[in-house]
Amino acid sequence: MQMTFVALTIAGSDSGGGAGIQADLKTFQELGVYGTSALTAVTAQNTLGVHGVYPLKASEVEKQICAVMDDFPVTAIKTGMLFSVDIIRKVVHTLKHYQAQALIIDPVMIAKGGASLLQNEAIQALKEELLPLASIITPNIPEAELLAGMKITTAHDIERAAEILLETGVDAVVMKGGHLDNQDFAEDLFMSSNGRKFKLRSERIHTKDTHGTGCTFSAAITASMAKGKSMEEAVMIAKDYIHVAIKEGLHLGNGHGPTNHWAYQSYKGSIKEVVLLD
Ligand SMILES: Nc1ncnc2c1ncn2[C@@H]1O[C@H](COP(=O)(O)OP(=O)(O)O)[C@@H](O)[C@H]1O
Ligand SMILES: Cc1ncc(COP(=O)(O)OP(=O)(O)O)c(N)n1
Repeated sequence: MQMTFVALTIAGSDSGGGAGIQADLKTFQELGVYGTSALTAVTAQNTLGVHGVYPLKASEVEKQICAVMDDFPVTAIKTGMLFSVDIIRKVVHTLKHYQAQALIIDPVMIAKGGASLLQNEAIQALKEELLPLASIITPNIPEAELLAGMKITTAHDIERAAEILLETGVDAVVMKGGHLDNQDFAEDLFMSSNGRKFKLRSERIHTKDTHGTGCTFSAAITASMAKGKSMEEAVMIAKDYIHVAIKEGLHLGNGHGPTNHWAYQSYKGSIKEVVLLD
């Protein structure tokens, strides 16, 4: 009998379906993993922006996590939008109880349109209480700046910020390069506490349809880790997955459209635009 792998995402809902819980579940499904979820907040959102944020009570988030963890053989957990100190503390408490095999933290803070998805006072709790539990964290550049407490402009800054983040106790950091001002490449840096370091470079796709790229990338890492892949393999697969999802964009909506979550399975060419740089 074929084994069914299960992942859990703890994140916010994006009514437009490009980011958040919806992106995570689509990505899990496409990578052959059964997806479960615990909602932290509902957002009224489309490709033009976030029009409303409605957080759940921390106890309601806890109930969902327990309902999933008490019944399903979850092998990897991802967190996305956590919104408040209360929710972060409850998630930390609950995750410590269940001792996740693999925990992937996407430290979601601000949506591309500028809407706040994490309250300012929650940044410290995220850093000090949640990050130490993580297998991998996947900050984009603005998130890494806030967490590491430094401005990032050069390749040296990126490495220094990754080193600072490793000091929080995480096993590995992926510094996502989507926000860097490089017209040719989108380059991510992987660094782990056991000294492994590499970059994944892909051709930069010139499109406005990049809504949910971060959620989709970290969900792809989570799916592979749920299947038992190493952190390094999972990150490489995720880079291929997000590259193809952006490249084969669906061009939906009037703003920043979603990526194409189903492109990876049917992509016929080899994904040679993504290269590993040691
Ligand atoms: N225009 C692009 N072309 C190719 N890859 C991209 C592009 N924008 C982002 N990526 C990739 O998508 C992933 C998510 O990165 P990023 O956009 O920085 O995250 P976030 O959505 O959290 O801000 C990374 O692997 C990054 O390199
Ligand atoms: C509900 C929800 N969660 C997370 C995000 C942020 O998603 P991200 O992948 O960082 O993409 P952008 O919003 O920056 O395009 C979100 N928007 N909504």
